[in-house]
Amino acid sequence: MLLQPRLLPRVLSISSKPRFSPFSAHATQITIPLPSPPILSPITPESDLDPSIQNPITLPLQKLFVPPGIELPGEATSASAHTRVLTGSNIVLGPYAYDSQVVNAEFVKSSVRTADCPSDGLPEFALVGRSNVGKSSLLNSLVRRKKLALTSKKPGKTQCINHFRINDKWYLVDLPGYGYAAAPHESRLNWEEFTKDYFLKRETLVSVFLLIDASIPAKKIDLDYASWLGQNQIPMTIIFTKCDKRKKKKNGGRRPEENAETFQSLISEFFESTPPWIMTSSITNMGRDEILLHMSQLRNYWLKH
Ligand SMILES: Nc1nc2c(ncn2[C@@H]2O[C@H](COP(=O)(O)OP(=O)(O)OP(=O)(O)O)[C@@H](O)[C@H]2O)c(=O)[nH]1
Ligand SMILES: [Mg+2]
Repeated sequence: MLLQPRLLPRVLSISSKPRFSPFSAHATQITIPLPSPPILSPITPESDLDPSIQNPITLPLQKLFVPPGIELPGEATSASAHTRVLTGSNIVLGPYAYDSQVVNAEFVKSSVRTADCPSDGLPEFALVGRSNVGKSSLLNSLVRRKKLALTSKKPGKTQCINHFRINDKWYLVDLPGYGYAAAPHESRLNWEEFTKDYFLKRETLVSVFLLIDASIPAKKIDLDYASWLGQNQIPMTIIFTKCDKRKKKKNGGRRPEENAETFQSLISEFFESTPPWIMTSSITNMGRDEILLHMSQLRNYWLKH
């Protein structure tokens, strides 16, 4: 397959608007930046935002995701007290994390082809995942609206590429789910065609958010999907959904944290460095502020580079 120039690694330097890639940077040795004073000053209005930020760090350094815009000071090997990690995630908060609040959100259009998507050049994030994993519910949780995106207990509710404009500045994109067993063979193939075309061609796609149901064990189709995104160097964040669902241990159920950990270790071979991940629930709104802060730092970096 021919890769679009913008998706090739930056070292080839033919990319028109290079996306930040979580797969290329700091591959084998993650060294944590040691900016001082604290990373959040002075450009971060949300710096007092607190519950979203955890300190001190509880994850091994090599499992953290270091966002764009942080200078790595050579051989530094340890995190400082100033390194801030978003709660329930492996994401270090950097200097581009600002302007994360959603003030207004509106549905703009449904498209069935990449070419039909909005052409105003605003940056966007796409929510993708198995049917019923909770993409539309997460979108509603992020914008604090109950029914902006339509949800359903029945898989297959979302059928098009749906653009929602946030604060007139950026888009959240709700996509149809994959892996819906009851869907006709032909429509499953179409799904592959049009969403993969969207991922490969959409110039303004800052990052894909791959939703994984943490209330159940890893599914092959999700692993395949993560692998495809990795191979195609499409920036990706893993959103573990339904973390409010806790199966009883005595029934053989595993906790969301355990399922998430297994999923991460299964996909680790697809990526040079650990992709960012966040634990969420659209019922309790766990992870909502964290996702918005993470999106803001990816988006603000993208806009300035
Ligand atoms: N317990 C729990 N249920 C959730 C959560 N998120 C979504 N659900 C439920 O899961 C079902 C599917 O949610 P949707 O948001 O429609 O899923 P989707 O991924 O958009 O589905 P498709 O559009 O069919 O691909 C609904 O019954 C939701 O109420 C969550 O965080 N926790
Ligand atoms: Mg949906």
